[in-house]
Amino acid sequence: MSAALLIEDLVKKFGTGRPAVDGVSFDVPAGEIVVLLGPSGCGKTTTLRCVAGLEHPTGGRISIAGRVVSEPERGLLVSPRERDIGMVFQSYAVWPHMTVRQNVAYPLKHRRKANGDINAKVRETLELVGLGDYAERPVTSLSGGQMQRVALARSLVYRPQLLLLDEPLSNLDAKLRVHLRDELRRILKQTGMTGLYVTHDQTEAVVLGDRIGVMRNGKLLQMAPPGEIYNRPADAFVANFTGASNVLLGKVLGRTGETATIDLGAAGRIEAWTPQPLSAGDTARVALRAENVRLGERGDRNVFSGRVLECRYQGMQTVYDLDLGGQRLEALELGTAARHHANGDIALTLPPETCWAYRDDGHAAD
Ligand SMILES: Nc1ncnc2c1ncn2[C@@H]1O[C@H](COP(=O)(O)OP(=O)(O)OP(=O)(O)O)[C@@H](O)[C@H]1O
Repeated sequence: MSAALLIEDLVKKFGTGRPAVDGVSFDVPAGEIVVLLGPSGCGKTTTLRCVAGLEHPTGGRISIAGRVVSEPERGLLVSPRERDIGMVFQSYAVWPHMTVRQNVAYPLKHRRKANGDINAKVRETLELVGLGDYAERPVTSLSGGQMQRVALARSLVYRPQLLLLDEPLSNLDAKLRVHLRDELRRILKQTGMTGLYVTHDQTEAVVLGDRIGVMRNGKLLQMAPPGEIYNRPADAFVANFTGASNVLLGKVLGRTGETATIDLGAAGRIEAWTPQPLSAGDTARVALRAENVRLGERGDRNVFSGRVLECRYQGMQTVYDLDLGGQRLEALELGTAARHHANGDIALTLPPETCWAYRDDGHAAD
């Protein structure tokens, strides 16, 4: 079966500078949710707008359900309304003069569906998004979260081939955002909808995405299931952007398969997983998460001796600043008691599978 969405070597230039989207390729199989994640300006919204037909790509090819909708090299560009897509944006984009039911019924009326069919589909979709009891309310009497549910229902009601969502939760307050985020995954999975979702929020990406594509400077750095992005980041930027804030600098001594041995200077040697072809003599950055530092533990490998410089008790967790042979390391321990104290020497283990080595390209963690 063909992918619901196929993007091949997509390029979008706005002016003469670096392209906003720079050779991006990926697919979204039917029923899957792919999240594009990255910092502001990385090109994720432009990618989504090219899929929607709201931007005209400069190069590459986009196909929806096996049909090419954009291929500038052949002068081919299908208009947004002919792409069979649904869209949900940051702004609620509901029709203020209509009731909830009228808003959700509109796309079906526009498609000239029979009245009985419309009523049944609207009822079913309002139930799905949790607004079954709100059908006759004026849409403007609803809260922001409810209005976004209306916008979602309006996009789902005609079962498009593909649903595009651009930061749909970012205008909601924190509590509602978390609630609707969890709901959204349930709703999309229940309908079997294929989705492309854009966000800069890592947790949102992890909760919603079957796969996450991390973007930077117009390029797709890694496309993988959330567990792989979090445990096997393809490069130092992905590691840092998804929360591996510790970076230790060293020189590569050697590499066996995917394990590199790195000299950290005064701290000693570390073994780390690497996805890159590092070789002896390369300068490397070793990235690791604060929560993967095993304080007070002596494991089989990567055992170090450090010094606690500062201890910040935060109630549910404690953050420790450590000195490791002249390099800084942050450690995080969950629990309501701080188990270690400042100015003490401490043994610690950095499990090799949680230490990731990358070539030092000078700007990996910016
Ligand atoms: N209409 C436009 N004209 C000129 N440049 C644009 C236009 N739209 C986007 N850009 C530029 O393209 C690049 C990518 O922007 P894009 O909005 O896709 O990024 P983003 O990752 O979605 O960021 P954000 O989360 O801030 O929307 C940025 O440098 C942006 O300034």
